[in-house]
Amino acid sequence: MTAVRAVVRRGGAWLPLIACTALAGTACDLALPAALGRAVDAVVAHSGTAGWLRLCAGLIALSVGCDLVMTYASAVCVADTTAWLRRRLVRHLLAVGPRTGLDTGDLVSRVTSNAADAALAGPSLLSVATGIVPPIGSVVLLALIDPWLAAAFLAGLALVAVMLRTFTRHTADVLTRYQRVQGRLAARLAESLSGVRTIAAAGTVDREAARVLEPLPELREQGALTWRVLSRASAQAGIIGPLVEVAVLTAGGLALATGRISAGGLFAASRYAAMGAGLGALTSVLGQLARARAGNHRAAEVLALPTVPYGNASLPDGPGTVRFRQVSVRAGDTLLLDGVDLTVPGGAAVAVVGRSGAGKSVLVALAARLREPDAGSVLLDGVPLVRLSHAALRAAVSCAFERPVLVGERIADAVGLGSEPAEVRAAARATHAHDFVSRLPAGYDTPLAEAPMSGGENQRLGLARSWRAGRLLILDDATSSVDMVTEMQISRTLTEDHGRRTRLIVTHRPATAARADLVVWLDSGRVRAIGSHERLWDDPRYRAVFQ
Ligand SMILES: Nc1ncnc2c1ncn2[C@@H]1O[C@H](COP(=O)(O)OP(=O)(O)OP(=O)(O)O)[C@@H](O)[C@H]1O
Repeated sequence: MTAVRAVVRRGGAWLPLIACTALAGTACDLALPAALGRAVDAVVAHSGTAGWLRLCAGLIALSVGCDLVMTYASAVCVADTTAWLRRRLVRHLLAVGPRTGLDTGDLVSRVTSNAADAALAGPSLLSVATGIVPPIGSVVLLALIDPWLAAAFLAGLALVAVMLRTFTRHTADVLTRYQRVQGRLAARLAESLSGVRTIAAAGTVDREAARVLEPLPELREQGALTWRVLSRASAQAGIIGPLVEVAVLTAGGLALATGRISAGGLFAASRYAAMGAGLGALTSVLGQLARARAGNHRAAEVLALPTVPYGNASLPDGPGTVRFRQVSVRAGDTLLLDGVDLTVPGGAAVAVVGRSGAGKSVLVALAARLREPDAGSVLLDGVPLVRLSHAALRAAVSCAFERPVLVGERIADAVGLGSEPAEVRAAARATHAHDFVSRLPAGYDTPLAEAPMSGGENQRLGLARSWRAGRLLILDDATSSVDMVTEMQISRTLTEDHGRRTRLIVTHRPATAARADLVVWLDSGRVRAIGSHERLWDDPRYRAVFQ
């Protein structure tokens, strides 16, 4: 409900305008039958007809004007709120970090279609609130014409109210389920698209299509249920509406026969009865409100994900010493790292080796705060990483991965992340990416989408992107797809890093480990040994790591 309130508040200046125009339009609609009634009486009495007709025309024009302004204001309000909510969701998701626990496709559906639904909350709430005014006004005005007319109208209105209440309850449930199934479908599609090459190569397109579309029957069922609830409510409104009119007209006919009301009074009463009967039309607005509530609920689930908290400390001068103090990491009942106690000397090139699954990636992710330890702490130059400000951490530490995802429009954006062109080029030269980037049609300005790259070229750009690290450079198998000669060159650049930054290099290649100042050998989540590659090489179990 808090999320709905925030979304409604975001409606800002538009909501008062929508409310004012809706109320002004309703006032015109309520005044019109009375004016028309007077016009009818004037026609019967052959006097003053023109004045009443002019008033009726004026009321109609005003009502249409209000309607137009309200439609425009509602559209702008919804568009503005949708954009605001999407920005909030995207910012929050990026602040949550890599582990949201939600599927990518599901998140996309929450940020796109569910956010647009959620933004309907403000205008829909107002439409419901102002939609109640005509029947209330009708009762009052009918009572002024004749109390029996109001009594007949109220009896019908009670039925409409019961019908709307049932409708609202059912629609909210069905729409929430519908949006959930939609999210599941989107999640499967996103998953499939990320592995589209594998699917094509394995010839499992049909099986995969069936898997992605598996929730479709449930989606259809929920969609059909929505329409069933809506059509039942419309049918009920279609029956109750005329009943209300007939009841009011019967009471009005009797009042006219006994001379309690005039012909104009009866005409006005029939119009008010029609207005009250039109309350059934609120079903579509209530449906919209239910959609908005379901959308808000799904947006609120995203906004409730905890973000990574940062401190406000900056780093003192230092060589970039990394200290893992009794660090443990768990995944469920499994210990991925078990009490790791390790000091990585500042300015050193340290290779992290071990069999597949030993915990190398988990260890180096801790040094970049891409993961949090379940126990223990990680310090950079004596400062616990959790105490560092976001800016201080990201300026000091950068990572390159085995499968880097390049973001941005052009190659320069992907490498520089906003840095100056000269820095981009220097980073690309250092990581041996400059030559192949220069051969691209527009060099560093080549759009990423038009730059088909090999795995090794992609890795080199990822490496260039991480080159900005101020104090600690983390390479997680970041040159595994690069050819041997280039890898040797990169390895040399890394080990001779003139900036003397600390380098943590996860590797499976003995040549890279041999160049490092120090090797950390991980085995089943524990540090098995620390030393030079040369010394460790004497151990056949160490040599087996590279086989
Ligand atoms: N979020 C997670 N949930 C459950 N298990 C995880 C999670 N992250 C990693 N693991 C497990 O932790 C173990 C260590 O993973 P890690 O990626 O660090 O291995 P690695 O030594 O880098 O292996 P490789 O050389 O194959 O990349 C693996 O068994 C992996 O399955």
